[in-house]
Amino acid sequence: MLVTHGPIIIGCILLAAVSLFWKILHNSKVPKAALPPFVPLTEYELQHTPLECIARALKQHGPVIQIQRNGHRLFLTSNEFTPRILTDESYFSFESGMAKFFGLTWVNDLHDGTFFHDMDTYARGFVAQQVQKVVPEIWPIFEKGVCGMVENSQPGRPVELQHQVQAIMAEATICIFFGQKYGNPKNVKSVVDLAEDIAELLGIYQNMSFLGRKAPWLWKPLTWVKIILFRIPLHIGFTFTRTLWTDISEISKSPGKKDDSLIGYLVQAYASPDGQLSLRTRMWIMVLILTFLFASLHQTATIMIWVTFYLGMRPDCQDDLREEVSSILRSRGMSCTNPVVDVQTMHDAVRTDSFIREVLRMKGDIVNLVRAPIRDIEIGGYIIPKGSLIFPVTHLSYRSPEFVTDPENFNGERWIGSGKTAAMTGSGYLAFGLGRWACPGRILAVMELKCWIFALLKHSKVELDGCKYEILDPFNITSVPPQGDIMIEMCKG
Ligand code: HEM
Repeated sequence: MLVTHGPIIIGCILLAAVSLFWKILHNSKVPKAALPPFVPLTEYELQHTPLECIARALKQHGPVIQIQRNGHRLFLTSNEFTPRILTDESYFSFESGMAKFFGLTWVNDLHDGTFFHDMDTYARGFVAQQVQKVVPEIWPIFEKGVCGMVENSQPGRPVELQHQVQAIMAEATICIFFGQKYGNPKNVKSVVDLAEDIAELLGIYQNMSFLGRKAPWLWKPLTWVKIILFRIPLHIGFTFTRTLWTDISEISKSPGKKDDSLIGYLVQAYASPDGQLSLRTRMWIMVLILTFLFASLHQTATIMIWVTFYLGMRPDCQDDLREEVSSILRSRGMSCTNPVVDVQTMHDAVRTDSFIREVLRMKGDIVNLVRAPIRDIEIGGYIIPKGSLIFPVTHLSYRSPEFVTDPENFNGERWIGSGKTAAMTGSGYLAFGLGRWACPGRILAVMELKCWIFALLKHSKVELDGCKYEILDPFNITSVPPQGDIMIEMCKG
């Protein structure tokens, strides 16, 4: 039996050995891509030394890692992948990333899923319509706001910067979006409160809440109930809502009449040729208006505070920027007391522009952009599953010698004559994002920042006490302003 079947048995054993060997050889040549390593960074590490921990983890474990934060599994990637992740729309979705991160996946069930598309199209179109003409309208608001702040400041005592900046930005935003008729203190307060409510709703302050960090599953429903049912209705107020609603109706009734407010712009975009707007469309317009108010006000006000802190640490830069505005005005035959500040003034202020770009580059973002793969994708030898949240570690790009020399050094003049303005995005400058979804409001935002700097330096000298400030949320440097004591002294002459 053994004799007759012996060769067959030996043949089978040989065959099995060869196939096993083949399998091992094959697997070692083409490793099956796995999920990136999970690095268990603690809450303390992420709050106090996030950059060091993340940079070390990327160095130790490879160019893609997973971490856990506030109930989210996040995929962090090294800078070699950043441009692709931000711009390759065939693999990475801005809309899914934003919706998932902010807990807004349900918005895709509204209005045939056009939320992000509409927001982008109309923000882009409206800003393009406004940029040429808006500066002379908002400049007096900035100047009046700064004068009030300077007059109320007391020697040796810090000013309450955040609220004043929010109020100035709210008034400017109201003026741009709705026109002068909406600009009263009650509406300004409503808009400031509303922007704060939406920021809280979107989790921008979640890391600062004990419950938000320890029990995000509980924090979220509680916050949504509190804000949607109580705070937003209370803050937006009956009068403001009714005026908006009435204006939407009035404007739609006279389709031929020129109205260059945001309401007019959206009504024109959505109304049928005879001016009809369904109830659903009116409500959609309200949703977009509230989103624009938040996107415009909250971000820009936060960056105004960053810019003020950087000015407060650099008296020499203040002198240079003050001199720049004076020389622009002199060259146009204007006095500094009552100047006409317009889009050309903004354009000529290249030193101020460079300063803003450098603050935006240096303020310390670690991660400020998110995308989600639309299918499983391999990056750096690892698989990132469809729908995950990918955060390119943008800090590594901002500070890469590939894009700037001496990248760790703040140099407010480095962009003068470089052809790169504060609103111009690039692989090493990601403050406004990159690619198709880069911020559509960035030109307007930079103009507002310039108005703020001009007004601030025209009327005051700024100092950041002890050149010390605290970052409240290192993961959200773009949206949560730093804290420190800003002293203001009236400028003489
Ligand atoms: C300094 C102030 C601002 C900063 C730092 C900022 C930053 C950003 C960033 C980083 C993004 C995401 C881009 C991406 O993922 O690639 C974004 C998107 C967006 N921003 Fe801004 N932004 C600012 C001001 C504004 C203003 C003034 C408006 C409105 C007029 C605005 C409207 C939007 C909108 C609608 C989006 C969604 C993306 C899109 O529609 O394409 N932002 N912004």
